[in-house]
Amino acid sequence: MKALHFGAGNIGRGFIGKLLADSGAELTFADANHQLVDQLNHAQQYRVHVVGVDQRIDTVSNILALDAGSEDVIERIAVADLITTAVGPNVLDRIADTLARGLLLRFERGNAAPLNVIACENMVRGTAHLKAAVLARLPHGYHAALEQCVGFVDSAVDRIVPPAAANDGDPLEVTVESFSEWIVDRGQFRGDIPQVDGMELTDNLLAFVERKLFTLNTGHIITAYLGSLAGYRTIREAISDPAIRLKVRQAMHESGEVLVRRYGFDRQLHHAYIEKILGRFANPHLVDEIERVGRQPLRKLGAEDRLIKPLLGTLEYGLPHAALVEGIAAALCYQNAADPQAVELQGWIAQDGVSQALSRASGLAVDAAVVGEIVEHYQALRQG
Ligand SMILES: NC(=O)c1ccc[n+]([C@@H]2O[C@H](COP(=O)([O-])OP(=O)(O)OC[C@H]3O[C@@H](n4cnc5c(N)ncnc54)[C@H](O)[C@@H]3O)[C@@H](O)[C@H]2O)c1
Ligand SMILES: O=P(O)(O)OC[C@@H](O)[C@@H](O)[C@H](O)[C@H](O)CO
Repeated sequence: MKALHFGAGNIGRGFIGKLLADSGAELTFADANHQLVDQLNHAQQYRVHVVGVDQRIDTVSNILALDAGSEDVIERIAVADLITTAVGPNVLDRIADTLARGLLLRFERGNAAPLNVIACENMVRGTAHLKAAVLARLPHGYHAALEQCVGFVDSAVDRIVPPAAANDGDPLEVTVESFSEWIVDRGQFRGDIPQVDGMELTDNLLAFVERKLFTLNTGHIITAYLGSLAGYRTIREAISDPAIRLKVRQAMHESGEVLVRRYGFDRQLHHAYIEKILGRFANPHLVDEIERVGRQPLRKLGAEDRLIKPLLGTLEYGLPHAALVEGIAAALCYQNAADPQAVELQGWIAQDGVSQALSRASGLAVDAAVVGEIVEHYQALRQG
C-alpha cells in the first residue's frame, strides 16, 4: 500500500504515520516545514516514546518525506492508495489545492484504481469538508471519476501527543500516551478497505466524532483556559487543582448528557469514559502545555466546535450548562501574545465589547439570553 500522509507533526508522526508504517505501508510524509522534511529524509526513521503505566520506545523506519509544495507530492498523489492528513483544520483548504492537482494528473493518466482519503483532524466531518474543497478546485469533467474512484472517509482521532519540542536531543522523537483510538466511517471507502492495525471501522461515525470532540476536547479546552487564568503552565498542573477538576468534570457531564440523549450512549459507561479522560489529562509522563491545548481560541469558539456545539445541545434539550458557560467565559479571557487568534480575540473584545466579540466568533445572537449568562461569568472571572 502506497500511503501519503500530510503533516509530519505530533499526530502525524506519533499516531497515524506510525500505524501506517507498522501495518507495512510504503509511507511518505508531506510537510510544509523544510527543516523537518530534511531531518526525516536524513534519518529515514524516528522514535516514538509511548508513555503510560508501562513505557517503551518504538522506531518507525523506512520513511520518506517530501516538501508539501513540491511536484513530487503531485506525482505521489497520482499513484497513492491511501492519503491521510493531520495538519490542523485551518490548513485543509490548502491541502485541497494540492490534492486537486494530484487527482487531475491521476485522472489524466487514466489511473482508475481506488484511492481513499482520510482527514485526521479535530473537527466534525473534516474529510467531507476536504472533499468539498477539492471538488471546488477540480474541473467538472472529472467529478464523476472522483465520485467513482476516490473515497473521502471521515474519522475520529484520539491520542494526546504534545509537541516534539518537549523532547531533549532528538528533534524527530515524539512522546505519546499509550491510549489511542482511530475510528473511520466504513461506508465511505472505495475499493478494498485498507488493512491498518489500530484503525477501527464504524457505521455510526458521527456519534463517535461528537463523543470524542465534545467530551475529551471540551474538557481539555476548559482545563486549558481555567488553568491559564489560574497561572498554570501545563494541563497536568491545571487538572490537579481540585476546583478546576470539579468544573471540568461538570462541563463534560453537561456535554455528556447531550450526547447520551442524542446518540443513546449508556450513561454509566459515558461517565466512566469521562473519568478515564480526566486520568489521561493528569498523565505524569506527558508535558502538555496549556498553550498547545488552548491554541486558536477563535476556532475553538466556532459554532461547530467543542464549546458552543455542546452548549447549544444543552439549550436544545433544556439541560444545565453552568460549567460550559464558565468554560466559554474563560475562553474569552484567554491571553497569549504568541497566539495570533488569542491576540485577535482580545482585539475584538477591546474594540467592540465582549458580547459582540463572542457573537462574531460563535455565531450566537448578540442578544441571546445565553450570551448574557456568558458575559456575566466573563465579568466575574475578570474581577476574580
Ligand atoms: N496532538 C494531538 O494531541 C492531537 C490529537 C488528535 C488530533 N489532533 C489533530 O491533528 C491535527 C494536527 O495536530 P498536531 O498536534 O499534530 O499539530 P502539529 O502542529 O504538530 O502538526 C501539523 C503539521 O502540519 C504541517 N503543515 C502545516 N501546513 C502544512 C501544509 N500546507 N502541508 C503539509 N503540512 C503542513 C506542519 O508543518 C506540522 O508539521 C490537528 O487537526 C489536531 O487537532 C491532534
Ligand atoms: O488539536 P486541537 O487544537 O484541536 O485541540 C487541542 C487538544 O485538545 C487536542 O490536540 C488533543 O490533545 C487531542 O484531540 C487528543 O486526542
